Amino acid sequence: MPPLKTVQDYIRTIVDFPHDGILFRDVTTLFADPRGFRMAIDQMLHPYAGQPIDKVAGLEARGFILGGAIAHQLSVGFVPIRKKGKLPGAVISEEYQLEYGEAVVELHDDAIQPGERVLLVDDLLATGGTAAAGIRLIERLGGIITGCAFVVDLPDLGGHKRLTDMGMDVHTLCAFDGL
Ligand SMILES: O=P(O)(O)OC[C@H]1O[C@H](OP(=O)(O)OP(=O)(O)O)[C@H](O)[C@@H]1O
Ligand SMILES: Nc1ncnc2[nH]cnc12
Repeated sequence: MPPLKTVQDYIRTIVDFPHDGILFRDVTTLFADPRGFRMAIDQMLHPYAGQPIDKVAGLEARGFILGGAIAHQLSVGFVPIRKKGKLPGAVISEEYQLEYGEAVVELHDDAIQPGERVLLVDDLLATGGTAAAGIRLIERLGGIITGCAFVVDLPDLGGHKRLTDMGMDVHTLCAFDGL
């Protein structure tokens, strides 16, 4: 019998996307496989079993796919953290650094009530800039972050340490060396 596949085995690597020298860790192949997708959702939830969570917040774009499934599993609501200009209602905004320049993420200003316990979800943790901006948004609304859950960790880019140093409980399912 072939050995059981791990979450990492379902992730495809695309060389030189979107720039030369980048090994793009493509989770669409994980999402497309029923066993892989369920394994990822179950493993992301495992550390939080029995912990009270009021809402799941997902980071655009692949955090919506994971976060929606996780919120459904927990029977709680889902709130999207989106790139600037995409949310229709009143928003709060946070800037973060990209490789070149800056970007902005936004959250509806009534998406989280003070004291709500929030699980932050995304597909991949690299520098941690996107997640840190998401954390600031949630905390500005008075949300309490129970944890930050990702499928992929790129530890060489420093995001895991950055979020841990902010006092976050960080869980990732697999790690790849390099950029
Ligand atoms: O830890 P960081 O260095 O902030 O990088 C991680 C972020 O980068 C990717 O999204 P991307 O910004 O490519 O946007 P997309 O999901 O809209 O394609 C990934 O899905 C994370 O959201
Ligand atoms: N290597 C990588 N693969 C996929 N998404 C990323 N976001 C930042 N670095 C990435």
